[in-house]
Amino acid sequence: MTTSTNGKFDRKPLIAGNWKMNMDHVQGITLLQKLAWTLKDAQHDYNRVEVAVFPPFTDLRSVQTLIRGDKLDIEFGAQDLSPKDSGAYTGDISGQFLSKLGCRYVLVGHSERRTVHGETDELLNEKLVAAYRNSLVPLLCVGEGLEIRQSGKHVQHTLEQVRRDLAGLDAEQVSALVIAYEPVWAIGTGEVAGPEDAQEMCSAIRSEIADLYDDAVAAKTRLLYGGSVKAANAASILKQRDVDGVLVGGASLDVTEFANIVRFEQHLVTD
Ligand SMILES: O=C[C@H](O)COP(=O)(O)O
Repeated sequence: MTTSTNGKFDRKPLIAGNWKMNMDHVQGITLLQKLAWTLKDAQHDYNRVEVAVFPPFTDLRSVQTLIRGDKLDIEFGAQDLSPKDSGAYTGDISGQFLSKLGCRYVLVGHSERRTVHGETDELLNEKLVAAYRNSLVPLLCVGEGLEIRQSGKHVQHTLEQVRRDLAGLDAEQVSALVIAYEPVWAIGTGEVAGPEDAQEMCSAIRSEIADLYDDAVAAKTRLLYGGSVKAANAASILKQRDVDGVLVGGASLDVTEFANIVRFEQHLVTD
């Protein structure tokens, strides 16, 4: 496996597809079957690049059955979890249940949860603790809105989110963590941050983790970029030194697009 001076490929690249509130369980398993066939045809090497999907809650059992039954080498996770494990929390989903269902990952703090549901950094910190308590790997989303970007305070804002969200987590937990930098102005808009913007922020997040913990932890934490990623712009983003993969929304619903993004990453790792 290729290694770079900053150990980029010592961190296993992750290509993650967030289906958001799309695909019922029947559509979901069809999409997943097609994805598995397409990646198999492309001789995708799962040892080098990890692929994960984040279906709606109602799809998770079907997705688990398909992945286990067909022994697909695709990970899956949920789009959110409750900070509590059980009790009178109508409508919430326990990390315990997600873990029992075989989820490896869980998204925490997606900007659509932060803005539409008013989720605060304090709540997200509790959700991260709940994820670790239940042996789930959290994929924490951070990033700034358009006004903050225009004011030039995007680095400061995003690092503040990182500090608040990670409060009290230990080095082992943060080493296992995945963080996606997702500028809100680039989500679902067709506006994509330039590769240099993705690198600037991922590098700043890695330095912040080194300051909060140490260089060894920072070298292990995987950092992704998300926001209007497609096959056409993925390669230039994935090439960046501190970018260890992408969190894909809309394009993850298109098997050809998503599989091509996976291929770009595999090509970078194997060349
Ligand atoms: O979770 C994924 C991000 O919100 C990006 O979504 P998008 O690729 O549709 O812009």
